[in-house]
Amino acid sequence: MESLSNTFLLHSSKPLSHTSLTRIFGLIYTTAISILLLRHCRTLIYSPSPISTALFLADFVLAFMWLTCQCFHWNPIRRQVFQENLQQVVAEREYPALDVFICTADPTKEPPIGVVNTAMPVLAFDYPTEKLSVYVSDDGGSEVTLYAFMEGASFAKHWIPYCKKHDIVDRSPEVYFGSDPAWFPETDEIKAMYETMKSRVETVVQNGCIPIKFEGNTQSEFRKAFCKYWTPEFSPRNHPTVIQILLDNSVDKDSTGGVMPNLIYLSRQKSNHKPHNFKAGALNVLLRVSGVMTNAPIVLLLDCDMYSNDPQTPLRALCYFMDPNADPKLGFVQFPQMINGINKKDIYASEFRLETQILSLGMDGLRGAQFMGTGGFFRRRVISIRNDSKPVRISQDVLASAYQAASCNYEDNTKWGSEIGFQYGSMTEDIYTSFRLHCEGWKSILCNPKRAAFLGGSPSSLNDNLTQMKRWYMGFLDIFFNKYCPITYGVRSMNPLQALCYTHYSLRSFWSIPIIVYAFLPQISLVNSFPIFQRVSEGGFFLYAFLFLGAYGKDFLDFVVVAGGSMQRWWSYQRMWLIWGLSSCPFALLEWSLKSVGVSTFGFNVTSKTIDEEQSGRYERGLFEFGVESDLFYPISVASLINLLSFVKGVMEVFFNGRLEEFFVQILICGFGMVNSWVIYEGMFLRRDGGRMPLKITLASMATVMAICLASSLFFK
Ligand SMILES: O=c1ccn([C@@H]2O[C@H](COP(=O)(O)OP(=O)(O)O[C@H]3O[C@H](CO)[C@@H](O)[C@H](O)[C@H]3O)[C@@H](O)[C@H]2O)c(=O)[nH]1
Ligand SMILES: [Mn+2]
Repeated sequence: MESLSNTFLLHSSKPLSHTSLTRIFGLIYTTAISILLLRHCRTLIYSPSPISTALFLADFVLAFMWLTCQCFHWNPIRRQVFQENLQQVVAEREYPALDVFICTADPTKEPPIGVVNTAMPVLAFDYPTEKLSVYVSDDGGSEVTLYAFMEGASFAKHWIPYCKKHDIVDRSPEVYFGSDPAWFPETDEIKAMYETMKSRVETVVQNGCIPIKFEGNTQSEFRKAFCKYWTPEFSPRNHPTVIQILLDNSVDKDSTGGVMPNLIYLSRQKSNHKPHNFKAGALNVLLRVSGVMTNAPIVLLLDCDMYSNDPQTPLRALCYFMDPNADPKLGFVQFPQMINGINKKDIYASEFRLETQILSLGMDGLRGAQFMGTGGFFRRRVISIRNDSKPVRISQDVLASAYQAASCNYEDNTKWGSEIGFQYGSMTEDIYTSFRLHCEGWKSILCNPKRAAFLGGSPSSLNDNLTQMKRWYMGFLDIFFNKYCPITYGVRSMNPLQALCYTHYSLRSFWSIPIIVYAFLPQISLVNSFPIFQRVSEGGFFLYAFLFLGAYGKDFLDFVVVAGGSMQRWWSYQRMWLIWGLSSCPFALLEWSLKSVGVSTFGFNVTSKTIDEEQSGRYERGLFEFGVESDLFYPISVASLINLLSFVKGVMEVFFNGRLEEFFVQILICGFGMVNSWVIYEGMFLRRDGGRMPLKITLASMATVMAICLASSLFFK
């Protein structure tokens, strides 16, 4: 075995070439930060004031976040995988079985036909079909989703052999037919089948009622399922478990007589009186149900919008799992979460280029990349307690245990959600779970092939984006303020650098402190003609300039040169960083604190995967989508106005009083704020379309700015 794997390389890895340069820069930058902090301390001792305290606090948080971020840059590695060699090392009949989980939660925000389009390419993976099972978890308890999958199951019988025969790469039918597909004799027929299925599903979605007859009607027990489960008492939050085996590999054959993979619809039991733990809860039910039904040793997790973009992906994962020299501690293989349908400027910084293309490479060089919620292949025994990877066949007995495993009382008095399965207690169950796995000594691998393995959507309105980020930041706080805190427990349990990477993520909402300070303090002082920074001629100015340009410049180089992003997108990303810092971060801190003292409850607000035509037109043109009266817009519009006002005041000070040297830094900061606020001014004053800033928010922000000016004038007197 060993010699075989030496001749046939399955994977390789090498450090990024510029790492030593990064380390040298890190050292210089750290020295500069230390000098700055020392100066701050001196000021605090000799001439303390609320302003110097605020500036110290801001710079301290920035310094802390910067230092923890360096851990990602310590030892980044890039891997390569050679799945073409896999067959030489492992015979196909020895491939492990694979269970795929697809989570959906809301048929209105996550259109069922989209979920079917996520399932199709998975069913059509280049993988032995008799070893493949796909489970669809429907937390929305929607009969429409079940109906869509019944239709999808019949379509798959034609789609799978078609894709495999012609070696199609785009195996999501929507993507395939939406592009300019290669034409084969049966293409038209398959396309017509798809169109028919799609329109039937969409009609059912529109009318909300299931037709009497549908494709695959021969199995009339499917019909019975709707009457049996969806009684008048059935509601998404309170209903019994639904399990439907839509395709069974021991019975179902495709249109050419080949074996079909298993396809199982599952909607776990929900009760008004029981917390269901959102996605983590769904995943744990999936682990148990699949454990009794098929029990594959490898499981793949997907969000309902993350379709497979490459049918060879499971083989790539196997290159790591099946390598005869594989690390026995390897827990999971993560494919980065890649986003499609982003506009040219990526106005909401949805591509997460820094996180997926740089930061995760850094963790990969330590103990392993974090789990990203989707696109992760796990060893079942690492995450679940079933370690006998004995394959199971679907039977009536098995079904009975599956129902039991999906019941909402099953986890009572068990360790599910704490020591077994996906972790409860944080809305970012993905990072939390991988943090705990890394603490236990498991490792992970980032597999980042050139062609994205999976592609999914992201919010395309500002409010959705800010809401999503708020949910993440709150989830991160849950990871930090916990007895398994990354900086105390984590540092002791794993490579300390890796634990500091988790610390960095979990404390990201604290970015709000420096960002709010720098968006308001120099401005308010300037409005009151009060200089707070050093003059240009003093040494402190150069220190500030170096720290600012150094951090921004390094970030720019990372984004554009190392990660290959565009300059425009880097600009959008730094702008969104400021916007998140002013909006999602403080709201997350606030709501998280309220939640901790039991004042408010906050659920998993599922991101909408639909968008109306007008809105999508605006998104394509790169316009910010305000439109709704969201509290999340309020701080950014107040900040943009105060920067404008103080900039005007600063220019007046320079022209009428000649105080350029004193106010230079403050005016520069206001100017920078204004350039970043341009999209907000447009939204408030220049645009007339439906996506402009609601008048109410503009007026309220103006009033707030006036109030701030009045109140501060008392302070500066
Ligand atoms: O109660 C719930 C809530 C959500 N979901 C599913 O979870 C997935 C992710 O939800 P989405 O609304 O798309 O959230 P995002 O913020 O886009 O998701 C990111 O962030 C989540 C953690 O906040 C991770 O779980 C995801 O994998 C990651 O893509 C979707 O398939 C949902 O259907 C459930 O199954 N049950
Ligand atoms: Mn999503």
